[in-house]
Amino acid sequence: MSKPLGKILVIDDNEDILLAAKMLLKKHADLVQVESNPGKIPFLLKNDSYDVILLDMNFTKDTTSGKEGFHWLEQIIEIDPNAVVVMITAYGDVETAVNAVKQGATDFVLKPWNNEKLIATLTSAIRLKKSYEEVKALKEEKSELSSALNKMSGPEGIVIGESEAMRKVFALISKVGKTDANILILGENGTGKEVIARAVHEQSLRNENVFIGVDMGSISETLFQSELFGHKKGAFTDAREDRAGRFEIANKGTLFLDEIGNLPMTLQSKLLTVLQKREVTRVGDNKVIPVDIRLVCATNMPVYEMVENKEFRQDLLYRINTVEIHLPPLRDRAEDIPLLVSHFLKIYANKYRKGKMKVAATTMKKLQKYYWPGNVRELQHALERAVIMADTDTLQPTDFTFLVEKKKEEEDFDLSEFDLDTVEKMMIQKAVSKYSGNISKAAKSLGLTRASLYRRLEKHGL
Ligand SMILES: Nc1ncnc2c1ncn2[C@@H]1O[C@H](COP(=O)(O)OP(=O)(O)OP(=O)(O)O)[C@@H](O)[C@H]1O
Repeated sequence: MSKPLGKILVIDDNEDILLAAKMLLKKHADLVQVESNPGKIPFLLKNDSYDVILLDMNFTKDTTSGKEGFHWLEQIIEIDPNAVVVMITAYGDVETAVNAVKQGATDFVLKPWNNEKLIATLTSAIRLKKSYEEVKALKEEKSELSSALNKMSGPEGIVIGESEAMRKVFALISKVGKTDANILILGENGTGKEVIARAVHEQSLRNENVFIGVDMGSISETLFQSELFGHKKGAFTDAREDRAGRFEIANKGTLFLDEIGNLPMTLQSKLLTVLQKREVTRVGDNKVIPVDIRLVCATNMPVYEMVENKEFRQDLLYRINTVEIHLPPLRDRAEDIPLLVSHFLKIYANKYRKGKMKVAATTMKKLQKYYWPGNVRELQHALERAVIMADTDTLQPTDFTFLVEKKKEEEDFDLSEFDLDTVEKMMIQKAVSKYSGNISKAAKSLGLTRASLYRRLEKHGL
Protein backbone atom coordinates (compact mmCIF):
# COMPACT_ATOMS: atom_id res chain seq x y z
CA MET A 1 0.00 0.00 0.00
CA SER A 2 1.30 3.44 -0.81
CA LYS A 3 2.32 5.79 2.03
CA PRO A 4 0.26 8.91 2.88
CA LEU A 5 2.67 11.45 1.42
CA GLY A 6 3.09 9.74 -1.96
CA LYS A 7 5.90 11.23 -4.08
CA ILE A 8 7.69 14.30 -2.77
CA LEU A 9 10.20 16.59 -4.43
CA VAL A 10 12.35 18.73 -2.09
CA ILE A 11 14.37 21.60 -3.59
CA ASP A 12 16.83 23.46 -1.37
CA ASP A 13 20.44 24.49 -1.96
CA ASN A 14 21.38 23.55 1.59
CA GLU A 15 22.56 19.94 1.56
CA ASP A 16 21.97 19.60 5.33
CA ILE A 17 18.32 20.55 4.89
CA LEU A 18 17.95 18.05 2.05
CA LEU A 19 19.44 15.30 4.17
CA ALA A 20 17.24 16.13 7.15
CA ALA A 21 14.13 16.26 4.93
CA LYS A 22 14.98 12.93 3.33
CA MET A 23 15.55 11.21 6.67
CA LEU A 24 12.29 12.51 8.09
CA LEU A 25 10.02 12.12 5.07
CA LYS A 26 11.09 8.73 3.75
CA LYS A 27 9.13 7.03 6.54
CA HIS A 28 5.94 8.75 5.36
CA ALA A 29 6.41 8.90 1.59
CA ASP A 30 6.78 6.45 -1.31
CA LEU A 31 9.55 8.52 -2.82
CA VAL A 32 11.54 11.51 -1.63
CA GLN A 33 13.45 13.12 -4.47
CA VAL A 34 15.89 15.80 -3.28
CA GLU A 35 17.57 18.38 -5.49
CA SER A 36 19.92 21.22 -4.63
CA ASN A 37 19.90 22.81 -8.10
CA PRO A 38 16.55 24.48 -8.88
CA GLY A 39 17.59 24.68 -12.56
CA LYS A 40 16.71 21.00 -12.77
CA ILE A 41 13.06 21.60 -11.87
CA PRO A 42 11.73 21.61 -15.49
CA PHE A 43 13.59 18.37 -16.25
CA LEU A 44 12.34 16.67 -13.08
CA LEU A 45 8.72 17.69 -13.64
CA LYS A 46 8.72 16.59 -17.24
CA ASN A 47 9.94 13.14 -16.32
CA ASP A 48 7.86 12.41 -13.26
CA SER A 49 4.86 13.67 -11.38
CA TYR A 50 4.96 14.59 -7.68
CA ASP A 51 2.18 14.77 -5.15
CA VAL A 52 3.82 17.68 -3.40
CA ILE A 53 6.85 19.91 -3.96
CA LEU A 54 8.72 21.44 -1.03
CA LEU A 55 10.50 24.52 -2.39
CA ASP A 56 13.00 26.84 -0.70
CA MET A 57 12.32 30.57 -1.00
CA ASN A 58 15.97 31.68 -1.21
CA PHE A 59 18.70 29.95 -3.14
CA THR A 60 21.69 32.24 -3.54
CA LYS A 61 23.51 32.56 -0.22
CA ASP A 62 22.68 35.62 1.85
CA THR A 63 19.72 36.54 -0.26
CA THR A 64 16.52 36.91 1.64
CA SER A 65 14.25 38.58 -0.91
CA GLY A 66 12.60 35.32 -1.92
CA LYS A 67 12.94 36.42 -5.57
CA GLU A 68 14.31 33.10 -6.71
CA GLY A 69 11.63 31.21 -4.84
CA PHE A 70 8.95 33.22 -6.69
CA HIS A 71 10.69 32.58 -10.00
CA TRP A 72 10.74 28.81 -9.49
CA LEU A 73 7.21 28.74 -8.12
CA GLU A 74 6.05 30.41 -11.33
CA GLN A 75 7.99 27.91 -13.44
CA ILE A 76 6.47 24.96 -11.58
CA ILE A 77 2.92 26.25 -11.96
CA GLU A 78 3.50 26.89 -15.63
CA ILE A 79 4.59 23.30 -16.17
CA ASP A 80 1.86 21.81 -13.98
CA PRO A 81 -0.98 24.20 -13.04
CA ASN A 82 -2.24 21.64 -10.52
CA ALA A 83 1.11 21.26 -8.71
CA VAL A 84 0.98 21.47 -4.94
CA VAL A 85 3.92 23.57 -3.75
CA VAL A 86 4.81 24.15 -0.09
CA MET A 87 7.38 26.92 0.39
CA ILE A 88 10.24 26.70 2.91
CA THR A 89 10.90 30.09 4.38
CA ALA A 90 13.15 31.58 7.00
CA TYR A 91 11.77 32.36 10.40
CA GLY A 92 10.50 35.92 10.53
CA ASP A 93 9.84 36.13 6.80
CA VAL A 94 6.18 35.26 6.94
CA GLU A 95 5.17 38.18 4.73
CA THR A 96 7.09 36.81 1.73
CA ALA A 97 5.61 33.38 2.36
CA VAL A 98 2.09 34.81 2.39
CA ASN A 99 2.81 36.49 -0.94
CA ALA A 100 3.97 33.15 -2.31
CA VAL A 101 0.63 31.60 -1.31
CA LYS A 102 -1.11 34.46 -3.12
CA GLN A 103 0.90 33.55 -6.22
CA GLY A 104 -0.13 29.92 -6.22
CA ALA A 105 1.77 28.09 -3.46
CA THR A 106 -0.45 25.87 -1.35
CA ASP A 107 1.17 26.56 2.03
CA PHE A 108 4.52 27.29 3.69
CA VAL A 109 6.69 25.98 6.54
CA LEU A 110 9.14 27.96 8.62
CA LYS A 111 12.81 27.03 8.98
CA PRO A 112 13.92 25.42 11.24
CA TRP A 113 10.81 23.31 10.99
CA ASN A 114 9.02 21.31 13.59
CA ASN A 115 8.89 17.75 12.32
CA GLU A 116 5.29 17.10 13.26
CA LYS A 117 4.15 20.40 11.82
CA LEU A 118 5.95 19.70 8.54
CA ILE A 119 4.28 16.30 8.16
CA ALA A 120 0.88 17.79 8.98
CA THR A 121 1.33 20.62 6.45
CA LEU A 122 2.38 18.20 3.71
CA THR A 123 -0.47 15.81 4.51
CA SER A 124 -3.11 18.49 4.15
CA ALA A 125 -1.43 19.77 0.98
CA ILE A 126 -1.69 16.27 -0.51
CA ARG A 127 -5.31 16.03 0.57
CA LEU A 128 -5.93 19.27 -1.24
CA LYS A 129 -4.29 17.95 -4.40
CA LYS A 130 -6.48 14.83 -4.28
CA SER A 131 -9.62 16.93 -4.01
CA TYR A 132 -8.43 19.08 -6.95
CA GLU A 133 -8.04 15.92 -8.99
CA GLU A 134 -11.41 14.53 -7.93
CA VAL A 135 -13.15 17.77 -8.86
CA LYS A 136 -11.39 17.74 -12.21
CA ALA A 137 -12.28 14.10 -12.90
CA LEU A 138 -15.90 14.81 -11.91
CA LYS A 139 -16.06 17.75 -14.28
CA GLU A 140 -14.70 15.64 -17.12
CA GLU A 141 -17.08 12.80 -16.28
CA LYS A 142 -20.00 15.22 -16.18
CA SER A 143 -19.30 16.57 -19.64
CA GLU A 144 -18.89 13.06 -21.06
CA LEU A 145 -22.09 12.01 -19.34
CA SER A 146 -24.14 14.79 -20.78
CA SER A 147 -22.91 14.04 -24.28
CA ALA A 148 -23.66 10.33 -23.72
CA LEU A 149 -27.12 11.26 -22.46
CA ASN A 150 -27.74 13.41 -25.51
CA LYS A 151 -26.94 10.48 -27.74
CA MET A 152 -29.49 8.43 -25.79
CA SER A 153 -32.40 10.66 -26.60
CA GLY A 154 -33.80 8.16 -29.15
CA PRO A 155 -36.25 5.40 -28.29
CA GLU A 156 -33.51 3.21 -26.80
CA GLY A 157 -33.74 1.71 -23.39
CA ILE A 158 -36.51 -0.85 -23.72
CA VAL A 159 -35.65 -4.24 -25.15
CA ILE A 160 -38.57 -5.77 -26.98
CA GLY A 161 -38.83 -9.45 -27.85
CA GLU A 162 -40.81 -12.56 -27.05
CA SER A 163 -39.36 -15.00 -29.56
CA GLU A 164 -37.64 -18.11 -28.25
CA ALA A 165 -34.29 -16.64 -29.33
CA MET A 166 -34.83 -13.35 -27.46
CA ARG A 167 -36.12 -15.17 -24.36
CA LYS A 168 -32.84 -17.07 -24.30
CA VAL A 169 -30.94 -13.78 -24.59
CA PHE A 170 -32.92 -12.29 -21.68
CA ALA A 171 -32.29 -15.40 -19.55
CA LEU A 172 -28.59 -15.18 -20.26
CA ILE A 173 -28.48 -11.49 -19.35
CA SER A 174 -30.16 -12.07 -16.01
CA LYS A 175 -27.75 -14.92 -15.30
CA VAL A 176 -24.53 -13.03 -16.07
CA GLY A 177 -25.64 -9.42 -15.55
CA LYS A 178 -24.66 -9.32 -11.90
CA THR A 179 -21.26 -10.90 -12.48
CA ASP A 180 -18.38 -8.86 -13.84
CA ALA A 181 -17.83 -11.32 -16.72
CA ASN A 182 -16.69 -9.84 -20.02
CA ILE A 183 -19.43 -10.10 -22.62
CA LEU A 184 -19.18 -10.28 -26.39
CA ILE A 185 -22.36 -9.56 -28.33
CA LEU A 186 -22.46 -10.91 -31.88
CA GLY A 187 -25.09 -10.03 -34.45
CA GLU A 188 -25.78 -8.31 -37.77
CA ASN A 189 -26.12 -4.54 -38.04
CA GLY A 190 -29.16 -3.15 -36.29
CA THR A 191 -30.05 -6.33 -34.35
CA GLY A 192 -29.90 -4.41 -31.06
CA LYS A 193 -26.37 -5.08 -29.80
CA GLU A 194 -26.11 -1.72 -28.11
CA VAL A 195 -29.58 -2.07 -26.61
CA ILE A 196 -28.49 -5.39 -25.11
CA ALA A 197 -25.21 -3.93 -23.84
CA ARG A 198 -27.20 -1.26 -21.98
CA ALA A 199 -29.53 -3.93 -20.60
CA VAL A 200 -26.49 -5.81 -19.27
CA HIS A 201 -25.35 -2.62 -17.56
CA GLU A 202 -28.82 -2.01 -16.10
CA GLN A 203 -28.86 -5.49 -14.59
CA SER A 204 -25.34 -5.23 -13.22
CA LEU A 205 -24.20 -4.09 -9.80
CA ARG A 206 -22.63 -1.12 -11.56
CA ASN A 207 -25.92 0.38 -12.75
CA GLU A 208 -25.57 3.44 -10.53
CA ASN A 209 -22.36 4.28 -12.37
CA VAL A 210 -21.74 5.23 -15.98
CA PHE A 211 -22.21 3.28 -19.21
CA ILE A 212 -19.63 4.57 -21.69
CA GLY A 213 -19.75 3.48 -25.32
CA VAL A 214 -16.97 3.77 -27.87
CA ASP A 215 -17.41 3.07 -31.58
CA MET A 216 -14.10 1.42 -32.38
CA GLY A 217 -14.89 1.53 -36.09
CA SER A 218 -14.93 5.32 -36.16
CA ILE A 219 -11.77 6.09 -34.16
CA SER A 220 -8.77 6.94 -36.29
CA GLU A 221 -5.50 5.16 -35.54
CA THR A 222 -3.88 8.42 -34.45
CA LEU A 223 -6.63 9.29 -31.98
CA PHE A 224 -7.06 5.77 -30.60
CA GLN A 225 -4.77 6.08 -27.59
CA SER A 226 -5.85 9.58 -26.68
CA GLU A 227 -9.58 8.70 -26.98
CA LEU A 228 -9.30 5.53 -24.95
CA PHE A 229 -6.53 6.26 -22.50
CA GLY A 230 -6.62 10.10 -22.35
CA HIS A 231 -3.84 12.62 -22.81
CA LYS A 232 -1.87 15.22 -20.95
CA LYS A 233 -1.96 18.85 -22.03
CA GLY A 234 0.70 19.43 -24.69
CA ALA A 235 1.17 15.72 -25.51
CA PHE A 236 0.42 16.62 -29.15
CA THR A 237 -0.58 19.74 -31.08
CA ASP A 238 -4.31 19.57 -30.37
CA ALA A 239 -3.96 18.50 -26.74
CA ARG A 240 -4.92 21.85 -25.21
CA GLU A 241 -6.23 20.42 -21.96
CA ASP A 242 -5.60 17.37 -19.82
CA ARG A 243 -8.22 14.88 -20.88
CA ALA A 244 -9.43 11.62 -19.37
CA GLY A 245 -9.86 8.71 -21.79
CA ARG A 246 -12.94 6.51 -22.05
CA PHE A 247 -11.40 3.81 -19.85
CA GLU A 248 -10.87 6.29 -17.03
CA ILE A 249 -14.29 7.85 -17.39
CA ALA A 250 -15.93 4.41 -17.32
CA ASN A 251 -14.22 3.65 -14.00
CA LYS A 252 -16.60 1.69 -11.71
CA GLY A 253 -19.07 1.45 -14.59
CA THR A 254 -19.42 -0.41 -17.91
CA LEU A 255 -17.27 0.21 -20.97
CA PHE A 256 -18.95 -0.78 -24.25
CA LEU A 257 -16.56 -1.27 -27.16
CA ASP A 258 -18.74 -1.40 -30.26
CA GLU A 259 -17.52 -2.66 -33.67
CA ILE A 260 -14.49 -4.25 -32.05
CA GLY A 261 -14.01 -6.43 -35.15
CA ASN A 262 -13.02 -3.30 -37.07
CA LEU A 263 -9.98 -2.58 -34.93
CA PRO A 264 -6.67 -2.88 -36.84
CA MET A 265 -4.21 -5.50 -35.56
CA THR A 266 -1.72 -2.90 -34.27
CA LEU A 267 -4.35 -1.34 -32.05
CA GLN A 268 -5.65 -4.72 -30.94
CA SER A 269 -2.38 -5.37 -29.10
CA LYS A 270 -2.55 -1.98 -27.36
CA LEU A 271 -6.08 -2.71 -26.25
CA LEU A 272 -5.13 -6.19 -25.08
CA THR A 273 -2.33 -4.86 -22.87
CA VAL A 274 -4.71 -2.47 -21.12
CA LEU A 275 -7.33 -5.17 -20.67
CA GLN A 276 -4.74 -7.50 -19.15
CA LYS A 277 -3.28 -4.93 -16.78
CA ARG A 278 -6.50 -3.05 -16.07
CA GLU A 279 -4.56 0.19 -15.95
CA VAL A 280 -3.99 3.04 -18.38
CA THR A 281 -1.40 5.76 -18.89
CA ARG A 282 -2.52 9.00 -20.53
CA VAL A 283 -0.60 9.94 -23.70
CA GLY A 284 2.30 12.20 -22.71
CA ASP A 285 2.13 11.18 -19.07
CA ASN A 286 3.85 8.50 -17.05
CA LYS A 287 1.36 8.14 -14.25
CA VAL A 288 -0.32 4.75 -14.23
CA ILE A 289 -4.06 4.93 -13.53
CA PRO A 290 -5.86 1.77 -12.41
CA VAL A 291 -9.29 1.25 -14.01
CA ASP A 292 -12.13 -0.84 -12.68
CA ILE A 293 -14.50 -1.53 -15.58
CA ARG A 294 -16.99 -4.13 -16.75
CA LEU A 295 -16.24 -4.78 -20.40
CA VAL A 296 -18.91 -5.41 -23.01
CA CYS A 297 -17.87 -5.67 -26.67
CA ALA A 298 -19.90 -6.08 -29.84
CA THR A 299 -19.31 -6.75 -33.51
CA ASN A 300 -21.07 -7.78 -36.68
CA MET A 301 -17.85 -9.23 -38.11
CA PRO A 302 -17.14 -12.97 -38.24
CA VAL A 303 -14.47 -12.76 -35.51
CA TYR A 304 -13.74 -16.49 -35.40
CA GLU A 305 -13.00 -16.54 -39.14
CA MET A 306 -10.96 -13.40 -38.66
CA VAL A 307 -8.88 -15.19 -36.03
CA GLU A 308 -8.22 -18.01 -38.52
CA ASN A 309 -7.23 -15.46 -41.16
CA LYS A 310 -4.96 -13.71 -38.67
CA GLU A 311 -7.05 -10.55 -38.85
CA PHE A 312 -8.11 -10.66 -35.21
CA ARG A 313 -5.92 -11.64 -32.27
CA GLN A 314 -6.97 -14.88 -30.70
CA ASP A 315 -5.74 -13.79 -27.26
CA LEU A 316 -7.87 -10.65 -27.51
CA LEU A 317 -10.91 -12.68 -28.51
CA TYR A 318 -10.45 -14.99 -25.53
CA ARG A 319 -10.07 -12.00 -23.24
CA ILE A 320 -13.37 -10.42 -24.34
CA ASN A 321 -15.65 -13.42 -24.93
CA THR A 322 -16.07 -14.92 -21.45
CA VAL A 323 -19.80 -14.94 -22.21
CA GLU A 324 -21.16 -14.65 -25.74
CA ILE A 325 -24.58 -13.35 -26.64
CA HIS A 326 -25.76 -14.12 -30.18
CA LEU A 327 -28.45 -11.81 -31.45
CA PRO A 328 -30.35 -13.48 -34.29
CA PRO A 329 -31.27 -11.38 -37.33
CA LEU A 330 -34.84 -10.06 -37.32
CA ARG A 331 -35.84 -12.28 -40.27
CA ASP A 332 -35.24 -15.32 -38.05
CA ARG A 333 -37.56 -14.05 -35.33
CA ALA A 334 -40.53 -12.72 -37.25
CA GLU A 335 -42.71 -13.38 -34.18
CA ASP A 336 -41.05 -10.30 -32.58
CA ILE A 337 -42.17 -8.04 -35.43
CA PRO A 338 -45.75 -7.29 -34.22
CA LEU A 339 -44.44 -6.23 -30.78
CA LEU A 340 -41.70 -4.09 -32.27
CA VAL A 341 -44.14 -2.56 -34.75
CA SER A 342 -46.58 -1.52 -32.04
CA HIS A 343 -43.69 -0.20 -29.92
CA PHE A 344 -42.31 2.02 -32.70
CA LEU A 345 -45.77 2.95 -33.94
CA LYS A 346 -46.65 4.36 -30.53
CA ILE A 347 -43.40 6.32 -30.37
CA TYR A 348 -43.69 7.86 -33.85
CA ALA A 349 -47.45 8.46 -33.84
CA ASN A 350 -46.84 10.40 -30.65
CA LYS A 351 -43.78 12.21 -31.99
CA TYR A 352 -45.55 13.33 -35.19
CA ARG A 353 -48.86 14.03 -33.41
CA LYS A 354 -50.85 11.56 -35.51
CA GLY A 355 -53.14 10.28 -32.77
CA LYS A 356 -53.70 6.53 -32.37
CA MET A 357 -52.40 4.49 -35.31
CA LYS A 358 -52.48 0.82 -36.26
CA VAL A 359 -51.31 -1.46 -39.07
CA ALA A 360 -53.63 -3.52 -41.27
CA ALA A 361 -53.34 -7.33 -40.94
CA THR A 362 -52.08 -7.56 -44.53
CA THR A 363 -49.41 -4.98 -43.74
CA MET A 364 -48.22 -6.97 -40.72
CA LYS A 365 -47.94 -10.06 -42.96
CA LYS A 366 -45.88 -8.11 -45.46
CA LEU A 367 -43.59 -6.83 -42.69
CA GLN A 368 -43.17 -10.35 -41.28
CA LYS A 369 -42.24 -11.72 -44.70
CA TYR A 370 -39.72 -9.02 -45.52
CA TYR A 371 -36.02 -9.89 -45.29
CA TRP A 372 -34.94 -6.90 -43.09
CA PRO A 373 -31.25 -6.67 -44.05
CA GLY A 374 -30.93 -3.70 -41.66
CA ASN A 375 -32.81 -5.59 -38.91
CA VAL A 376 -34.61 -3.70 -36.11
CA ARG A 377 -33.05 -0.39 -37.10
CA GLU A 378 -34.50 -0.73 -40.61
CA LEU A 379 -37.91 -1.66 -39.18
CA GLN A 380 -37.78 1.36 -36.89
CA HIS A 381 -36.94 3.72 -39.76
CA ALA A 382 -39.56 2.11 -42.03
CA LEU A 383 -42.23 2.78 -39.41
CA GLU A 384 -41.10 6.34 -38.84
CA ARG A 385 -41.26 7.03 -42.55
CA ALA A 386 -44.64 5.32 -42.98
CA VAL A 387 -46.11 7.26 -40.03
CA ILE A 388 -44.91 10.56 -41.46
CA MET A 389 -46.30 9.83 -44.94
CA ALA A 390 -49.59 8.14 -43.92
CA ASP A 391 -52.88 9.88 -44.72
CA THR A 392 -55.05 7.59 -42.56
CA ASP A 393 -54.63 6.04 -39.14
CA THR A 394 -54.25 2.50 -40.50
CA LEU A 395 -51.00 1.71 -42.26
CA GLN A 396 -51.56 -0.26 -45.48
CA PRO A 397 -49.06 -2.45 -47.39
CA THR A 398 -48.81 0.40 -49.91
CA ASP A 399 -47.38 2.60 -47.16
CA PHE A 400 -44.31 0.35 -47.24
CA THR A 401 -43.68 0.13 -50.99
CA PHE A 402 -40.22 1.56 -50.38
CA LEU A 403 -39.15 -1.78 -48.88
CA VAL A 404 -37.50 -3.56 -51.81
CA GLU A 405 -37.68 -7.31 -51.60
CA LYS A 406 -34.26 -8.94 -51.86
CA LYS A 407 -33.58 -12.59 -52.29
CA LYS A 408 -31.84 -14.29 -49.40
CA GLU A 409 -29.09 -15.69 -51.63
CA GLU A 410 -28.20 -12.21 -52.83
CA GLU A 411 -27.97 -10.92 -49.28
CA ASP A 412 -25.77 -13.80 -48.24
CA PHE A 413 -23.36 -13.00 -51.01
CA ASP A 414 -21.26 -10.47 -49.14
CA LEU A 415 -18.00 -10.27 -51.09
CA SER A 416 -16.05 -8.80 -48.20
CA GLU A 417 -16.46 -12.04 -46.27
CA PHE A 418 -14.59 -14.23 -48.77
CA ASP A 419 -11.13 -14.54 -50.23
CA LEU A 420 -10.47 -14.06 -53.93
CA ASP A 421 -10.47 -17.79 -54.74
CA THR A 422 -13.82 -18.37 -53.08
CA VAL A 423 -15.35 -15.37 -54.81
CA GLU A 424 -14.08 -16.67 -58.17
CA LYS A 425 -15.61 -20.08 -57.47
CA MET A 426 -18.95 -18.54 -56.49
CA MET A 427 -19.04 -16.31 -59.57
CA ILE A 428 -18.36 -19.29 -61.82
CA GLN A 429 -21.05 -21.41 -60.13
CA LYS A 430 -23.54 -18.57 -60.47
CA ALA A 431 -22.78 -18.02 -64.17
CA VAL A 432 -22.88 -21.73 -65.03
CA SER A 433 -26.18 -22.18 -63.23
CA LYS A 434 -27.64 -19.00 -64.78
CA TYR A 435 -26.92 -20.37 -68.27
CA SER A 436 -28.05 -23.90 -67.29
CA GLY A 437 -24.62 -25.42 -67.83
CA ASN A 438 -23.97 -23.73 -71.20
CA ILE A 439 -20.19 -23.20 -70.94
CA SER A 440 -19.89 -20.86 -73.94
CA LYS A 441 -22.53 -18.48 -72.57
CA ALA A 442 -21.23 -18.68 -69.01
CA ALA A 443 -17.65 -17.99 -70.22
CA LYS A 444 -18.84 -15.03 -72.28
CA SER A 445 -20.73 -13.52 -69.35
CA LEU A 446 -17.62 -13.84 -67.20
CA GLY A 447 -15.36 -12.33 -69.87
CA LEU A 448 -13.37 -15.57 -70.20
CA THR A 449 -12.55 -17.91 -73.08
CA ARG A 450 -14.13 -21.40 -72.99
CA ALA A 451 -10.68 -22.91 -72.35
CA SER A 452 -9.94 -20.70 -69.44
CA LEU A 453 -13.37 -21.32 -67.89
CA TYR A 454 -12.73 -25.07 -68.20
CA ARG A 455 -9.35 -24.63 -66.52
CA ARG A 456 -11.02 -22.80 -63.63
CA LEU A 457 -13.82 -25.37 -63.36
CA GLU A 458 -11.15 -28.02 -62.96
CA LYS A 459 -9.20 -25.93 -60.45
CA HIS A 460 -12.25 -25.49 -58.23
CA GLY A 461 -13.34 -29.13 -58.64
CA LEU A 462 -16.65 -28.14 -60.25
N1 LIG B 1 -35.11 -5.62 -29.08
C1 LIG B 1 -35.26 -4.32 -29.30
N2 LIG B 1 -36.25 -3.63 -28.71
C2 LIG B 1 -36.41 -2.31 -28.96
N3 LIG B 1 -35.65 -1.59 -29.78
C3 LIG B 1 -34.66 -2.22 -30.40
C4 LIG B 1 -34.40 -3.61 -30.19
N4 LIG B 1 -33.34 -3.97 -30.94
C5 LIG B 1 -32.95 -2.87 -31.58
N5 LIG B 1 -33.72 -1.81 -31.26
C6 LIG B 1 -33.59 -0.44 -31.81
O1 LIG B 1 -32.99 -0.55 -33.10
C7 LIG B 1 -31.97 0.42 -33.30
C8 LIG B 1 -30.65 -0.28 -33.55
O2 LIG B 1 -30.24 -0.95 -32.36
P1 LIG B 1 -28.70 -1.01 -31.91
O3 LIG B 1 -28.04 0.28 -32.21
O4 LIG B 1 -28.68 -1.53 -30.53
O5 LIG B 1 -28.19 -2.10 -32.93
P2 LIG B 1 -26.70 -2.61 -33.17
O6 LIG B 1 -26.78 -4.06 -33.39
O7 LIG B 1 -25.85 -2.12 -32.06
O8 LIG B 1 -26.36 -1.86 -34.51
P3 LIG B 1 -24.91 -1.64 -35.21
O9 LIG B 1 -24.36 -3.00 -35.50
O10 LIG B 1 -25.24 -0.89 -36.44
O11 LIG B 1 -24.09 -0.87 -34.21
C9 LIG B 1 -31.96 1.27 -32.05
O12 LIG B 1 -32.68 2.45 -32.27
C10 LIG B 1 -32.64 0.43 -31.00
O13 LIG B 1 -33.33 1.22 -30.09
